Amino acid sequence: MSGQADHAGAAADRPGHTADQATAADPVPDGPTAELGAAVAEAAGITKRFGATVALDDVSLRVAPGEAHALVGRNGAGKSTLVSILTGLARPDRGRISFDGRAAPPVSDPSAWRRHVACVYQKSMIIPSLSVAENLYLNRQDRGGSRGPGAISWRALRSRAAELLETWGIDVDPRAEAGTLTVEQRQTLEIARALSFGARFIILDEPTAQLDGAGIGRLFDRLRALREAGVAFLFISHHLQEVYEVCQTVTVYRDARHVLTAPVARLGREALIEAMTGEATELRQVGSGAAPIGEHAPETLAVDNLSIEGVYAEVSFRVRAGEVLGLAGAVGAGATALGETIAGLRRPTAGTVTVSGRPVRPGSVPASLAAGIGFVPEDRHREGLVPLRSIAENMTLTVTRRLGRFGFVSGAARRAAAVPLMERLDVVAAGPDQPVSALSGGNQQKVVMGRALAARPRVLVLLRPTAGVDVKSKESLLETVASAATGGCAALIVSDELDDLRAADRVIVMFHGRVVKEFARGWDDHRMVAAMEGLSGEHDS
Ligand SMILES: Nc1ncnc2c1ncn2[C@@H]1O[C@H](COP(=O)(O)OP(=O)(O)OP(=O)(O)O)[C@@H](O)[C@H]1O
Repeated sequence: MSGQADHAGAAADRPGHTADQATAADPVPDGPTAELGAAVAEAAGITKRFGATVALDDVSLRVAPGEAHALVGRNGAGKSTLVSILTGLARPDRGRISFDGRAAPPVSDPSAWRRHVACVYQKSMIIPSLSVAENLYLNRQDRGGSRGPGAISWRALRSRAAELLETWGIDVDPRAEAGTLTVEQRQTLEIARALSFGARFIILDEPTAQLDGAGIGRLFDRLRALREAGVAFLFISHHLQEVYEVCQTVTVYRDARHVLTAPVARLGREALIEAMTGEATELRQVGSGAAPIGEHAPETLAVDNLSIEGVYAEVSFRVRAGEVLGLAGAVGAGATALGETIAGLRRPTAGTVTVSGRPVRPGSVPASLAAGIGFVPEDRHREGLVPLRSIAENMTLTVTRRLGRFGFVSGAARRAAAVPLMERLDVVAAGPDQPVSALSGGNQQKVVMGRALAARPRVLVLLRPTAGVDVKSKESLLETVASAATGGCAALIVSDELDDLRAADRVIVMFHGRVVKEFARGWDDHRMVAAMEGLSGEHDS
């Protein structure tokens, strides 16, 4: 579960648009949830254990028809576990699920579940090589025409798909290959697919994570329109502002337990954070009050005229020891590709990367590592972790030479190295020996961060490091970056999240593959967002 810069740090950052205004405009039911009729989906008294871990402890959730209901909680609170149970992917140890007042189908009958509920995950569930129409009516072709079972009428399939897309106002060509769709179109297709099965309850798991500001605005408009047509949503996000913008009701889980359900309009942001964390703490602004970087601090990272043809061009900058540089850019601006180039994941077509005066061999992750570059990748599943290995093993993967002799490292040495990092990063786990596959998404991200720090890098490159991380853990993660910098590291945070960028001493902004602007600490949110969207004037820095 993750997030995005966005939409100007969500609604509150848009001119004249605040959280209160966003919700005050929406009708709010009187009770915790609207009591009219049967709930479209209800979880009652659900308990789920994984070995010794209690993932859900007697929790409940009730979603009314046409309601957008937020489920929030810190990393490891149990949200994904509830989603698995609500979608029939996992069986609870205790408790019951019902849809429209009737008991849910048996877990062994997935097509019956599809008629009630669907989850749009961050990872696409569509098949890229098939057309939109085929994805919509996959495995149901016999219903597309009148030629009897087995015979596929392609024309009927396409026209059924076109009709469905039109009914829901979805502007996608049914003949298009699904792999060519944008993230936004793909999500819309998945929603359409759920509706085509008859489901009127859709779970959205961090749906804004890979969308830019305009895409988020359109998604929210679509959700409002679908709600008016009676579709209900369970909305899972670590971006609390989004909860205020689109949801009527919010449920908070903490440590596997239900803490509260309330109308969003009656629960202030501080009360919401308190419910999530269990303590009345104000979130601090990481980086504010940081001392300016000394002019004489050595330039640890030098990037000169770096280019990948067609992706980004002629980027040059320096990062001093002790400095945190933000590299901002919306999806497709080239900022992520630039970060990946510095980490050795991509080979530049021109230009150089130098660490402490020494050129780094381009296009090689081992060469970047050897040069002292630590990396926190964007996709922790693809590039980050070995899922079946323990937290301690994952955190110490790149430092075996330092921890042991001749490549042998004892479990005790790995644990001794990992435990302080786990504490520093606030990892919620049974212990350092737990496999990372058993961790919640946000806690996996913290392990990736720990692995980068374990190598004691001279340069730290982080791609959207707080994606999927809860509001409180975000603070500790960014503080860890700041303290690595205080320890002499040069850090580069590549992100479109304003909170991430605020932790930086200065921010350079990319748009369409070029550096377009630089901001010193203390920048204005609107100007930063405008620069990321390519709208910045020359005079306003
Ligand atoms: N397959 C599993 N084996 C063991 N423990 C698990 C497994 N899946 C989840 N857990 C544990 O259950 C708890 C709840 O995890 P869950 O993924 O539901 O949290 P979450 O609220 O979705 O967190 P996040 O915001 O980080 O995604 C965590 O302590 C997690 O480690």
